[in-house]
Amino acid sequence: MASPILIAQQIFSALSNSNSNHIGCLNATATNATLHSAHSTALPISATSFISLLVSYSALQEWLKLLLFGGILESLRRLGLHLYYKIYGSFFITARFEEDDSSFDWMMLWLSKQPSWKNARDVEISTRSFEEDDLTALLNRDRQLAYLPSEASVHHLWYKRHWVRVTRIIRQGILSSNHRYQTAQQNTISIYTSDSNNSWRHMASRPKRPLKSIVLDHGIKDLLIDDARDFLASKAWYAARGIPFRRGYLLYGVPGSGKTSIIHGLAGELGLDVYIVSLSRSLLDDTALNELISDLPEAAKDIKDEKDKPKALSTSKVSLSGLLNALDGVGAQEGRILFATTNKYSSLDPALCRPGRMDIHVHFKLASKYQARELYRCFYLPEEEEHADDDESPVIADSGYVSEEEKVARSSSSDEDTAFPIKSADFSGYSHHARAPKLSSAKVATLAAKFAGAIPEREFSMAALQGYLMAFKTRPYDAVRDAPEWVKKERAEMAKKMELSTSSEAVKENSET
Ligand SMILES: Nc1ncnc2c1ncn2[C@@H]1O[C@H](COP(=O)(O)OP(=O)(O)OP(=O)(O)O)[C@@H](O)[C@H]1O
Repeated sequence: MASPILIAQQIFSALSNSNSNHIGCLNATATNATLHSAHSTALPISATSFISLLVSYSALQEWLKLLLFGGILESLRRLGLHLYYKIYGSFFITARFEEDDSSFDWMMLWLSKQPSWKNARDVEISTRSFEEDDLTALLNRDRQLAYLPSEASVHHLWYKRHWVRVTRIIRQGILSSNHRYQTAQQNTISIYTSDSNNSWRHMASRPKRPLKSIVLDHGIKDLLIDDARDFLASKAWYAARGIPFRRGYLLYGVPGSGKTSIIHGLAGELGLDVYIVSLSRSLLDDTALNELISDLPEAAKDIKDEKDKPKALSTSKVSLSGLLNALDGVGAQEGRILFATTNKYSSLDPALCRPGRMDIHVHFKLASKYQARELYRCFYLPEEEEHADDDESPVIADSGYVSEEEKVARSSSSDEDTAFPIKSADFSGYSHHARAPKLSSAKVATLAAKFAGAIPEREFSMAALQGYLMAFKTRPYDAVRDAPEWVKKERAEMAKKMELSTSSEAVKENSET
């Protein structure tokens, strides 16, 4: 039987024959004798003959044997490893503790208390005792040094006749991902909600909303931001006077007027996170609410936004006293900013709204003309004003942007039936920015004033105005031109809705009597 080495020899000799043939050719000019001898001894071997050698029956057999032999060796190696880990696993237990979990602190505490640990040669010294009465120890000045496993090294110790092997690993990529995380954090706010187990869960990270994109009546934004800033900087002031370090804001008013938006805007501006509790959640009761509130992260670092809808109290299991207790009871957190939002201010219990619980009440109304004007400016003001072309672009009948609604409407309705004018030109393939006319800020201001002129005072919500302008993302002129028509249509729809609701109420009353 030919061994694998033999096969190698065959191949090698075939290769060397081929080489000598090649060399013979190159040396042809040297001597005829050499040339002759090269021709007579070397077998002319081409790539085809080399391949046929490889696949020749006997060679193929040898290849198969080689494969089989290699396969058996690899299987034995894997089996050996598998057995090793199985035996190892039956003698040892491996437990991993992640640094951001509290079990890591418990483990550190336990390790720091092991007598054998003090003999270790490579340890990290810490003044952190990982104990709950950390603060008491600090105040009593009897803190002891803790000896902790140093990073990236292996430690062994005996515990109750058990051998313990401790490895502290910094996972590759954690540092860089930490860095990336921090950079991302600068531009986003984290939003947490309470889950079905009544603990906080990270729901989303949202880009910070610029405060200038939220248009409120004069002074409201400044009042909120100044007050919140002042509060966060006044911890010592509160402590000196024994006043609980908490601040509550009650935002009330019509839906779609910017209550939620301003909370997110403020969180971004102040670099705080948002924690949302919905009181209408069926699993939420007084105890759970209390736990959630006291589980909020450290004071003055985070914002706690309880998007509290007191109107939902009647259906939720949270009682008024439970809510009051969570807000300012013994377990209530210090250093928090609380925002409560509601659409029904009048139905709130006065106890909930009193200063100390809700310190500042802000009424969010339907859009004023001023708000309509500013919203229009937000939509169309050039991002980089310095690049804006002062010569206004020619008025174009259609910017080319076709919204989804428009596409649907285009296929199903005539122009008169639709809320927004539909143009037939096909502008597909153009980006919105490319199609938007570049307007100077002066031009935008003029158009904004015209737009505000067409919008009646305190009749539509800001959300409704935003919805209207969204359909004209790149058509500022059309937005102004069609605004009166839109107002008429909206009024007609509102009247229809009112009629429907009054007639259904009448039917209800009749059936009751
Ligand atoms: N004052 C405003 N300035 C800019 N945009 C606004 C304003 N008010 C509402 N919007 C827009 O309308 C939408 C809804 O707003 P938001 O959720 O803040 O309203 P809300 O008052 O919290 O409503 P609800 O009471 O129904 O929760 C958002 O997309 C937001 O951008």
